[in-house]
Amino acid sequence: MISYQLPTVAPRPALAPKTLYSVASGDLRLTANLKTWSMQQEVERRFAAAAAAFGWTVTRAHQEDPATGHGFIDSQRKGMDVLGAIPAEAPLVVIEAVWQYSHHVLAGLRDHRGPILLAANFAGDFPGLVGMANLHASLTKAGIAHSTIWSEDFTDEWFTEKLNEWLTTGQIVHDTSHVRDLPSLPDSPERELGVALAAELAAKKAILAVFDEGCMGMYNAIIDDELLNPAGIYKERLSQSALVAEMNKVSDAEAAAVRAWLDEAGMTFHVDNDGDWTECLTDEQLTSQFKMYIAALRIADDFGADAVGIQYQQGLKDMVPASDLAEGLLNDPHRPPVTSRDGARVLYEGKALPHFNEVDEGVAVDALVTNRVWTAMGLDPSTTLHDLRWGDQWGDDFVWVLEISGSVPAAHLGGYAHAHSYRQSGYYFPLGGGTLAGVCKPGEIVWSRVFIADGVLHVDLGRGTSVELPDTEVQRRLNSTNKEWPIMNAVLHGVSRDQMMARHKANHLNVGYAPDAATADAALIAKAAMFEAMGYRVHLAGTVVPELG
Ligand SMILES: C[C@H](O)[C@@H](O)[C@@H](O)C(=O)CO
Repeated sequence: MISYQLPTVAPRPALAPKTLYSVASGDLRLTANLKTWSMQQEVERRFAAAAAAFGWTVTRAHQEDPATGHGFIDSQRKGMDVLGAIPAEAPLVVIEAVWQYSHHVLAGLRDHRGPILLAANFAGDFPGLVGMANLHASLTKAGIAHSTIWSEDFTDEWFTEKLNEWLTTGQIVHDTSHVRDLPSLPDSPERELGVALAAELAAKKAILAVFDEGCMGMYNAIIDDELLNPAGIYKERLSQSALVAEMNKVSDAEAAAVRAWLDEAGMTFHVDNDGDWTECLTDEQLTSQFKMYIAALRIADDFGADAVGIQYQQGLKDMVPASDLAEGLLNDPHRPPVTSRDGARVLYEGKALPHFNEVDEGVAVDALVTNRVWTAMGLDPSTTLHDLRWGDQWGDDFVWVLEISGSVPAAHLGGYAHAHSYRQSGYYFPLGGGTLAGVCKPGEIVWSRVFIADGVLHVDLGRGTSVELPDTEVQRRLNSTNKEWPIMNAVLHGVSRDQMMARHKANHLNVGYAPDAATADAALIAKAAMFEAMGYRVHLAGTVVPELG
């Protein structure tokens, strides 16, 4: 009788009493992990001290790797090995003081049987809250039960009470009373518009051009075609190598024409061609970025795309300077003109070509809907995502720092004369390239997030105000985060800091401006009606349109 060498699976270790295990997911980039490791250790020390106060011991499931010099889980394989070697029933905490890749720990968390807690520092510089927000969204998509907690220093009363709740019950119930399902919409021109736009989308379809799907482990940001297609949205999967090939066909003269247009429009490029290019922005980096802008439009035109997303991190970052400048230009209808290769047509003339940063497909759908609603309402459709990056009290308000990692449409800054381009940081962007940055103008906004939960598509919609703060305060906020990136200081109506942290299903949120509060309210209704007619579960978050309750 034949017998085979059967593989054996090592038994998991036994769980000691009053012991919880901790892991830390990190970046793929060694430079980023080395820059943030000491803060990570400090945050872990503070968390362990808080748990010890309740008589619990935190056992770190993986140690600093002498080969790398840091203690992050920096690959999916490592995550599987680490999480496969701890007691399956252990209370497990994922502690984050950094931006991290959720797929590094997703597999291990999917198999874990014990209670899972995601814990993050609420800090501007090393944004654990951003990393945790993505893991929260990715676990929600995967249907993996977990709790979340955050704190500036892990000693505040709110944090301590919530930690105790988790240690004693295995879960934390947060206040998300600011969220409710969209009530039935009364007839209105806005409802009619939303329904009609959804019908048009279903009939004529729309194409999202994705240059290499999936970015930095953001599992939540990949939406299965079977969820997207029913409303009429289809993906065109393209390759970043094709983008580079097209960039290589763009002439220096064409790139120079883009630069000349931006110079004429008053944009400021903080260039130092004599400095060290690994730290300074150069004209050569900018030329490459303008070629990417032109190439992206030409390929999008080839495929009849309605929106485009460039993964950039991680494949393209070792090939060409950052994609951010091209992204910010594409998101604004007022931008340097680009012709077809034969010069016969101006591509997407007078229109924005919505770009979804980091190929976040939740943002793609949202930007497409915003573009169509705002355009139909005669509003400037310039839109963008931002990281829900950080925030702080200002007077009676909690004012968020919304800060995408690179670029916004110049319209959000009040025009190109207010736009600045700084070199992207070396530890994240080795080949450099400029941002499209500045301080977002004050004004009324509609914010939103498309996400997957329970296997279906949802959207949270809210209203907010981008507020003007004194220069000193704005600079403090930039110095506390990334001063090379654009910043929006925003109050989200009727949502507290902790309610937003508890509910928001992503590191990103979408924003669109409106000229006044009434128009913003109307745009929100039209957007809600369109999403509802597209079959999405629509939720209102915070104080929105009075008549909608
Ligand atoms: C440069 C970094 O990787 C950023 O891209 C990252 O922190 C994010 O923006 C996450 O949303």
